[in-house]
Parts: sequence; C-alpha cells; structure tokens
Amino acid sequence: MSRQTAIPLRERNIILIGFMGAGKTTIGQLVAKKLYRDFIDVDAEIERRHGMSIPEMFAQKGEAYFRQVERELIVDLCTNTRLKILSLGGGAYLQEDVRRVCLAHGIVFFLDLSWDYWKEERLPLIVDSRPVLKNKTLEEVEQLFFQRQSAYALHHSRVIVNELEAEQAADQIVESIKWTWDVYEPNR
Ligand SMILES: Nc1ncnc2c1ncn2[C@@H]1O[C@H](COP(=O)(O)OP(=O)(O)O)[C@@H](O)[C@H]1O
Ligand SMILES: O=C(O)C1=C[C@@H](OP(=O)(O)O)[C@@H](O)[C@H](O)C1
Ligand SMILES: [Mg+2]
Repeated sequence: MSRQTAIPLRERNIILIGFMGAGKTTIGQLVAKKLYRDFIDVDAEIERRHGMSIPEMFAQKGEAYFRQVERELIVDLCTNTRLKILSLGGGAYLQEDVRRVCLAHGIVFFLDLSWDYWKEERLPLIVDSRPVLKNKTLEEVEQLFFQRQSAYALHHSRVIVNELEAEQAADQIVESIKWTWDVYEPNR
C-alpha cells in the first residue's frame, strides 16, 4: 500500500475562495507579489488554454462544460503544483472534488463579505462580466449568495474583506500564513 507524504505547510498552494466579486483575483495577485510566488487565476488560465473568454465559453459550450474544465484544472493544479497562489472562480468550490483537493493539498482562505456590502459595492462592478449573474433578479442572486455559503464554510482560514482595501486584505492573509508557518513549522 502506498502512503502519500503530507506536503509541508510552507510548500502548499495558497487558495482563495469566495463569492464572485469578493476580490479573489485582485487580492491573490497581491499576495503572490508579497510572498514572491507565482500567481494562477483559474479563470484566466482556462481562458488562456481554451482561447476564449469565460462568457464566451458559457455561451458557446454551456455552463456544464465550463464546470468540468474548471474542476479538471483545479484537481490538476492542486495535485501537481506547489508554492503557488491560486484564485478560484466563485462557483468552483461548489464541486465536491474541488473542495476535497483544495483542502487536502492547499491552504484555503475564504474571502468573506456581507450580502449588503456586496450588493452595494461589488455587484455594480461585475454585473456585466459574470455570466452567472445574467438574466437573474436581485432576489435570485441573493439566494445564490446564501446557498453558496455552506460550501465556503469549509475553509482553513477566513478574512472579512468588507471595507478592506485589497492591499490590506492581502497583508492580513500574508500575516496569517506566516504565523501559521512559524507556529506549525518552526525552524524551517
Ligand atoms: N478590496 C477591494 N476594494 C475595492 N474594490 C475591490 C476590492 N477587491 C476587488 N475589488 C474590485 O472588485 C471587482 C471584482 O474583483 P475581482 O478581484 O475580480 O473579484 P473575484 O475574482 O472574487 O471575482 C474588481 O472591479 C476589483 O477591482
Ligand atoms: O461564481 C461563479 O459561478 C463564477 C465566478 C467567476 O469567477 P469570479 O468568482 O472570479 O468572479 C467565473 O468563474 C465564472 O463567471 C463563474
Ligand atoms: Mg476572479
């Protein structure tokens, strides 16, 4: 029987999850810079590999196809890479396989924000670029927001990003991760 050796905490990918517009892409980039690590935005990587934008993929291939591509890429990245900062798309973590590999191989940060804050501050910024929001009433989007919280609750660490500038949120994540490294893996 083969036994997998656990990945040292310092080598684990740092994975950002949370609702669309929470700032995963923006903050992930900053965290990577601060830790001198490579950044991979899963949506951008899908767009690069498939030569089409996410809205185009939704329109031409359908959401189910996008979810399969998203799941396969995340499972691959989690299983075969280390030392990266990964920003997921907001719906990726709803898939059980995604949660399983992220929690097993990475350190998962949930970027949390309130519905009221999101609706006022973030929705206007992203409403035209996220296909999942297309043709939905505000009530339906609110339902989606709360439906997804039980999946996001499965994380290692949480940062409340309401009112925080992206730089401040990134600093909190870096501080938290360095504390975790020092406490659980001292002398490395
Ligand atoms: N902390 C923040 N404060 C203000 N605006 C932000 C913050 N984080 C992200 N944004 C803005 O919100 C929008 C969505 O950010 P993005 O990083 O794409 O989120 P996600 O990847 O979670 O969907 C962008 O216009 C971005 O500039
Ligand atoms: O929440 C979702 O279902 C989605 C979120 C998007 O990413 P962001 O969370 O980075 O906006 C992107 O993956 C796609 O439009 C679907
Ligand atoms: Mg994003």
